Amino acid sequence: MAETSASPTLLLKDELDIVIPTIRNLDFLEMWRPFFQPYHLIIVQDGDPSKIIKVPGGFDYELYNRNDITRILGPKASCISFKDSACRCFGYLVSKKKYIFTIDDDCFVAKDPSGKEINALQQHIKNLLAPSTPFFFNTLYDPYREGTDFVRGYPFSLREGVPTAVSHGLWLNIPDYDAPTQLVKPLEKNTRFVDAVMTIPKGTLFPMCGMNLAFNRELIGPAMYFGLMGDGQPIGRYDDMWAGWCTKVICDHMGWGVKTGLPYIWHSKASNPFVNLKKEYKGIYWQEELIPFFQSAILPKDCTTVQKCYIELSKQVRAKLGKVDEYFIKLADAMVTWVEAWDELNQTGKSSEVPNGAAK
Ligand SMILES: O=c1ccn([C@@H]2O[C@H](COP(=O)(O)OP(=O)(O)O[C@H]3O[C@@H](CO)[C@H](O)[C@H]3O)[C@@H](O)[C@H]2O)c(=O)[nH]1
Ligand SMILES: [Mn+2]
Repeated sequence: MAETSASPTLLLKDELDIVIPTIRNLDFLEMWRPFFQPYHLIIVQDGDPSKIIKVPGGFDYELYNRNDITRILGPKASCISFKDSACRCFGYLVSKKKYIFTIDDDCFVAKDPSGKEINALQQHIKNLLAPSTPFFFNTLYDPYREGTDFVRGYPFSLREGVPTAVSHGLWLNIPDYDAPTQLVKPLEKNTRFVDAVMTIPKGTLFPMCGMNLAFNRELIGPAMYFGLMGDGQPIGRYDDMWAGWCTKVICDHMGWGVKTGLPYIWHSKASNPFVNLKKEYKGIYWQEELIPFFQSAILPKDCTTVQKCYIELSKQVRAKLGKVDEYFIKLADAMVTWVEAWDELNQTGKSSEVPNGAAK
């Protein structure tokens, strides 16, 4: 794909929000300042709403705490997790932009093998602006990157590609391992930089991590619900996984692409594996039933919008996963509440965005 005269990043300066969930602090922004400062930030403050989170000067932002979430959503706030990074999806709800990039507050600027700092946001933008190839795998990976192309035998009828809905980035240093793996390999670090972006083939699920993720909000936003986790819930650290499985099934149905690979960020803090085990353990055996459910999920032809797909999926969750645990009945209801909240905030054009400060 030919580079435009203006850098892709500047092309999306007013079309992309950066969503950050935090229960700690935002000091990490200093390192990202050269790349993030031109963009609007949506900070979702988790935990105690009376705690003051300091936003480094010079950033254009809006900040929402639990009181804001309750004020804006009323009873629908029940679908937004508390005391879990899943709260970040509130930022997707209130954004008015076409694209979202979400990043954790313990993720820093990584360096490529040449020692050059990686502008992760720019790479996500390139990924989202270039088509995807879910229907036929290109063995030289992303055919739209400079210096590569489709290989011999690749059908010309498929070379236009399809719109890209999701760009899933990776992590150097602390990999996003589950608790058991973290426990048996406490010192393992990811030092492998793989210079590749690839489309995840249609019909294939993947473990979507929310710490370095971008997506086209206008395409897949209504399905990017980070499921009910944290306080009062029997499970944690499956919020992003849930969103990844739902969005991949819907992207496959709608004919959109999901990419994974570049960009890398430097993940600095390993969360406590024992705490993580308590959060994850039910998910570790439940997912042996969840994956076959998503692999066999079929969306009817009359599901022509993401909202319709998502509601249909919630009905199938209730019917088929409600038997696994009653939690999935609650989750199916929360999925419906999420779509209702999405449509309420995004059809009336109600803007809750205020420059540089707390929400209205
Ligand atoms: O109760 C909480 C806990 C954390 N946060 C914020 O969420 C992100 C991620 O937190 P953390 O880095 O501690 O957790 P990790 O295990 O490294 O995160 C990975 O697991 C996923 C959780 O499902 C997450 O998406 C992955 O990155 C930070 O910004 C915390 O400040 C929170 O808001 N509330
Ligand atoms: Mn982390």
